[in-house]
Amino acid sequence: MKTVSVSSKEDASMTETGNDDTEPLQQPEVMIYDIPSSMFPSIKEADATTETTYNDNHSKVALWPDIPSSMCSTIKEVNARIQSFYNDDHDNDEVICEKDKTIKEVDGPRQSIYNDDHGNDEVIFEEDTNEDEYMFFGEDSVSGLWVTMREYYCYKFHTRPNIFNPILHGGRLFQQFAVDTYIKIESSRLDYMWHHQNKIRADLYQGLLDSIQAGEQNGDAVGKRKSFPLPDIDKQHETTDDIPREIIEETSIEVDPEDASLHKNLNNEQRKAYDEILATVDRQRGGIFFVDGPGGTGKTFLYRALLATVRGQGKIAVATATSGVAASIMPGGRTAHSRFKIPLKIDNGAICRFTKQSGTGKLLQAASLIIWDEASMTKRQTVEALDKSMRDITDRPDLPFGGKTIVFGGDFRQVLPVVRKGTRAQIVDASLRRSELWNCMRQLKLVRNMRAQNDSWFAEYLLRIGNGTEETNDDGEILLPTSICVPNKTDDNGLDRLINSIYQTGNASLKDPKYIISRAILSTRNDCVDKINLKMIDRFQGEEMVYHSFDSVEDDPHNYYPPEFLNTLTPNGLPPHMLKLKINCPIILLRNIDPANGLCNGTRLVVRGFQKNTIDAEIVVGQHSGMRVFPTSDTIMPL
Ligand SMILES: Nc1ncnc2c1ncn2[C@@H]1O[C@H](COP(=O)(O)OP(=O)(O)OP(=O)(O)O)[C@@H](O)[C@H]1O
Repeated sequence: MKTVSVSSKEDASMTETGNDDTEPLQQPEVMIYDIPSSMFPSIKEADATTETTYNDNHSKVALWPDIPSSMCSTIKEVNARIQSFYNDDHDNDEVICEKDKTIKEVDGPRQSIYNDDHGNDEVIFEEDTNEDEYMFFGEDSVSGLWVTMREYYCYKFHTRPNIFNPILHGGRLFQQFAVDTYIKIESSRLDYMWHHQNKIRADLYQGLLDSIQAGEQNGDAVGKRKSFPLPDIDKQHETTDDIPREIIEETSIEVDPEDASLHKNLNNEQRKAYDEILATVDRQRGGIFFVDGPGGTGKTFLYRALLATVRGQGKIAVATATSGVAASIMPGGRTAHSRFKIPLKIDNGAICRFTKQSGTGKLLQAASLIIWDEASMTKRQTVEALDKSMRDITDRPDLPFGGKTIVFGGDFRQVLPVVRKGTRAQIVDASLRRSELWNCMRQLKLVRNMRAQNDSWFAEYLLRIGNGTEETNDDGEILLPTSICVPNKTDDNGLDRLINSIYQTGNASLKDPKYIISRAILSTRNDCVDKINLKMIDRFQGEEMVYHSFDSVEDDPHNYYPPEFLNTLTPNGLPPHMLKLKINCPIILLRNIDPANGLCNGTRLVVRGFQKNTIDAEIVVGQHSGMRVFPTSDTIMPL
């Protein structure tokens, strides 16, 4: 732990030291030599927003701009705020805050004046300027307020009333940014020391020279020694050594009171499945289920009731789904590939990429219930890989899934696994029904359509199509009744008419996120999706922002793939080259960025604002609904 001392009246460097010169430090504390303010004018009270500037050619005031409280949860307990004051080019300066003053209270624009030759990156910003309006100046600049690299980054970290600072909302990225910044500053400081050895060594004697010049014999005037206890370490954010992050994340999922009462509203089929699964969880002997129900029969409703009950009992329930969209509507839901670390390229005999000792391994060992929705859409090899890995980590090689209770769900009438250029037989062979595990699964059937309860014709029509019993023509096509069609006439307004019938054009409804995400236009081709999106975005009012991609090919010396050509491509999983967005328009995330915080492939959001390289968006679906996040433009797509 560090103690800090001001070693001379003109050199307020912070150094590591013990309680005295010989003993190692016993307990953490900050040591400060209290120098009379006339000698050391920059020692101040924390609440006095520092405006002190020294504008002669030799002096400078080094400020420690305020650290946002999010960086340091205990900053309010720090005792005093101290600024060092130099006549030299040292890069040491510290300010510590007064007790009970949170750093936000010492708010306001910062300025400092330097005439140094640190060799640091120097940035100028003036009082009252917006944080983005800083400029870099050359060394010979005659005017301006100079700050060091460290001060600049401190400025960036600072919270200011009514100014949105995206850095502070970066979650884990913010921590990464802080660490990177620290490394940058430290390397710059070390670089300075490396190149200024002569000067620094001479500075060591500066305090001595001052004392001699002042006619002192024993250096008493330097100051009295005062001790400030360091704040208690806040253990709230520390991970416990033995408990992996995955388990901490799962156990910290809060049960929504609405979900906790869902079990009271289950219909008979759902109730039967619910009771059977819960009985298996309670017995702890394991069981494998497949909840088979056509769309709208309440499979997700059942999972949410199960998850709430099991989590409410203090047990671990892992919720996964094949697609990100399905995962995002279950509390704590993750895609199966991400949660089970399933290899992207999967063959017969593959296993998952987690080990017995890993966080994922420990989570699955501890789980009482595992749910995998849309299992009908995944290749059987992925489920078999999970089975093999579970047998391995639980040391129960003879029991399917290591004797865990695992609930698969899905509807084989909906989308089957994707086999690129596969024949019908290959697709069927890839489905879970062709796995040996299928025979171990207890079938729980749901047939009552809860979504279209008031439209029994549509529910039955869907079922007939899914079961393949609807009448077809010679080409295998079914006839759609005109009542559910929007005719596409040759006058080129077909698309507009479709959009009009799905979305009312009134501005009020387009501003309502619930309205926007409760309806969708589906298309089988990416280029059609882009065309529809462009038309839709035009209908939103307000500020428009266009983000462009930067496309280039590696190893293309003959320029066979010019950027103009690359920009026309609309590959899967990437936004279009020109991404046009407006405030309030819905978007969807294309990658798993931070699944634990609801940012996974398929998360639906609404645009709330624009930054230069990021988008200010609000999650509108699932457990993290209402949270503001800042994805970059290459990770999202208009919805
Ligand atoms: N027991 C119930 N009581 C009231 N509403 C229900 C019940 N079960 C399901 N619902 C409602 O029916 C609708 C469809 O349910 P859900 O999304 O769970 O079906 P699903 O089988 O998962 O559909 P899909 O296969 O299309 O994903 C939802 O709006 C849900 O809230």
